Amino acid sequence: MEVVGESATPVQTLAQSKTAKVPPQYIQPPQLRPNNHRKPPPSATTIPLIDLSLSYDILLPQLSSACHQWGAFHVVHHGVPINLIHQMRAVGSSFFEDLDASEKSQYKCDQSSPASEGYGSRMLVSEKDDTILDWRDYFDHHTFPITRRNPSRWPRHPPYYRNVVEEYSEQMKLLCQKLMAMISESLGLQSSSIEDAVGEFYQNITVSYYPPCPQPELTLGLQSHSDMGAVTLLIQDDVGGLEVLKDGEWVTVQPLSDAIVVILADQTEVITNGEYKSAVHRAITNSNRARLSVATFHDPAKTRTISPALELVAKSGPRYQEVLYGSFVKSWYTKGPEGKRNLDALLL
Ligand SMILES: O=C(O)CCC(=O)C(=O)O
Ligand SMILES: [Fe+2]
Repeated sequence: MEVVGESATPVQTLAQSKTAKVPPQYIQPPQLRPNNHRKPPPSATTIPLIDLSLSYDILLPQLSSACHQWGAFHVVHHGVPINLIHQMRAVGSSFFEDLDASEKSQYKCDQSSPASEGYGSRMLVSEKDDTILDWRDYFDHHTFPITRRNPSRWPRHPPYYRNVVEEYSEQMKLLCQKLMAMISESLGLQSSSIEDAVGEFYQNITVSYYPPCPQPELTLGLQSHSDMGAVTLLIQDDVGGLEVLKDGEWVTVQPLSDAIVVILADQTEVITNGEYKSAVHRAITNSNRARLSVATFHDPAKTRTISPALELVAKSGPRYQEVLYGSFVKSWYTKGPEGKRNLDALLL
């Protein structure tokens, strides 16, 4: 989830204080708490896995069904160097685990400006004080367009941190372009359709760090939401905690070390006129091990108007109002995600 700069005590500091109880502002209302005692689903249900090296006649139907039924899937043979994935996780974890609190605080994001770059803990800016906080710290990097990129604001440690993030950013952009072309073709659209509709990519890379939580049954690492932009590409470590909502049930996204999780976001649902769905997802916490994920968001410019593709509207009529992306973002941050409420407001 892209982030808004508001200061709060880093969750890592709370976790290190070895408190047995989480502070009240992290306690979810009963209906939103994860049910840690549930049985695993009968068949080992998980998100689909798609091999991008398959020929299109096999690949595109698989992709179409994953986008239609889930909005989230793993990809393998994605072309991103595996070593780079490992390095990205390693530098992210090194920032959180090797620097002390005062070193990390040098990178604090600007509390007064939405979606600011840097280190923080609090995602939503709310006028009210009753926002329930996520059990998560993060570092947000602005990476595209290149004019937003200023590596001097990124961690200096380890020494190759900035190079890894720059290389990772390029590779994520390439993969996103490849996926948008395949997703367009799987709907019978021109391969450039989705990318043309999104326009120049605004790319942010958010490293999320979820420290061990003394009361995981009461908290969420990250509240239920769909991502607001077009396509999110996510890697995680081997701890596990990402869940996707499918037919009213939370399904665990099993960590797969070399795979990348593709999460369709709200603007893709609008552009595809609802043929493909954005995935509602959340992160749960655990009491044993810190967890790390790296989400790379690809969004339209705030000045961009997003509307359903005309070819799809011709088939079934428009299902969503067009939306100025900047207004969508504003509403997301002020009202909060609460699942897909902002997208639902556009439904015709
Ligand atoms: O940590 C995760 O697995 C989920 C992160 C996420 O959904 C986000 O940053 O939007
Ligand atoms: Fe997300």
